[in-house]
Amino acid sequence: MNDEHILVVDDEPAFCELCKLWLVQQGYTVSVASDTEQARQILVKQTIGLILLDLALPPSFTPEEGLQLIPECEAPVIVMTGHADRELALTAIKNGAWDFLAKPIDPDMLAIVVKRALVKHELELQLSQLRQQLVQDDDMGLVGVSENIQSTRQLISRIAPTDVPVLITGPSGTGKEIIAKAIHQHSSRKSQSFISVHCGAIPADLLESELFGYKKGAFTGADKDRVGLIALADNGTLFLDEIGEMPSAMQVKLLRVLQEGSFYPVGGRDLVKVNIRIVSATNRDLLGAVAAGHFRDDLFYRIKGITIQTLSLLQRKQDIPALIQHFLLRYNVKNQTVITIRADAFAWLTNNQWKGNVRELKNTIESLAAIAQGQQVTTDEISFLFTGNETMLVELSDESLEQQVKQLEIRLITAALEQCNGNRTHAAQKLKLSRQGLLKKMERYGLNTLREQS
Ligand SMILES: Nc1ncnc2c1ncn2[C@@H]1O[C@H](COP(=O)(O)OP(=O)(O)OP(=O)(O)O)[C@@H](O)[C@H]1O
Repeated sequence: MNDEHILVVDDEPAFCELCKLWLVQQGYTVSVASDTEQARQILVKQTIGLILLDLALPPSFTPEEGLQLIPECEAPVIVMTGHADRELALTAIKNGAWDFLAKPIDPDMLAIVVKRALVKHELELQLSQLRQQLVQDDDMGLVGVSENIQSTRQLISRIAPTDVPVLITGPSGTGKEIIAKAIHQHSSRKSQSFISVHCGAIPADLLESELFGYKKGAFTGADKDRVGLIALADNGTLFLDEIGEMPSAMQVKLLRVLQEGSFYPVGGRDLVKVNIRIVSATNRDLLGAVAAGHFRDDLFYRIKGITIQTLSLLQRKQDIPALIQHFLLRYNVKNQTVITIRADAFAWLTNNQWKGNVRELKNTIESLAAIAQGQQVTTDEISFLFTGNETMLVELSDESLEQQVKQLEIRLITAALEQCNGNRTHAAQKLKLSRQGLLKKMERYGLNTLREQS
């Protein structure tokens, strides 16, 4: 059922009536205007979803009559004309028309063009609303509805304005860096730098000079002074990602900076004072590392401050639909597309076990949207990405579960009977049923006409 209201603007009453008939058959409500003045009056009074506009209208009967109306219309305009005139079509499109239909109008073509324009217009409206929502929502960049995400947001808004150190723990890809950035963004330090250091990715012998900087001549290759990451984070936030990977020698040096608020660059004699807020993250069991002697306990208690624990997606499956929508929206906004995800594909994505957590989900949505070629993501695209994966794609049908189970039982019973040449005792054995149980099912499903072969 189409519930849109369409306005047909044409000076030929017979054509208007015919067009109205075709559109009403498609389920639309239709109003008719014979000139632009009448059209304007209807547009003021009614909410019109689409306008079919003839260009050569009274009083002048020149195309300019219709062309002038196009920019005044909020709803999509499809221009119809007796002349399949390319120039006129281009002028109409330049004036803001959505599409062009040459008379005589083919009713099937009309139905397709109208439907396409309405769907596209609806999607554009949704997209602009979502764009606005993206700007307005202060979800701190942390999408999700779960208890864990909600309490994390609350905690961030309480602790961000303070200088308390924060330790974020949780599995890889669960948003630890986003949380660190949100803390910085909601603090009074937000206009200063947020410096991220991946402690595990920088070789141990380089970490010291990276963090503290160095003076010219401090070591071979130090041909000029270099400011370190700690100094760059002065008055801002230093995010120590994968802090559990920090070599023990560096742990001592970092502890000193945190305790004294100052340090010497490598090869330097002048003390550099800094005012930094420390946010650290790890996916390791840091307390366990302390107990095992791999991580200094004094540093641990210095950086621990307040601990935020992120959860794997498996532990908060209710966040998955919102995350899917969010990543798809971001993709659409960035690429100027209106890609959607079909319900069965959405269900599959929601139920999948995302072992790589939000990072994997995000990458998957972006890849699916890219291979959907501007259309809809279906289970085909999913199969394409997940080939070789033992995951089973289930096609959801409109029928009830009971009905589908019944059909599957019928198929299996028929197949077993065929394989056993209709011998019910053998078929029952194959299906691990009693003969009596099989006969009952056959009766229920009307299969008892299947003959037993001698
Ligand atoms: N709640 C969320 N809302 C929106 N995007 C998220 C959320 N959680 C994670 N992401 C996105 O998922 C990706 C991985 O997140 P992030 O890098 O913050 O994880 P991480 O826990 O720091 O991972 P790692 O331990 O591997 O460094 C990023 O692109 C991030 O934008």
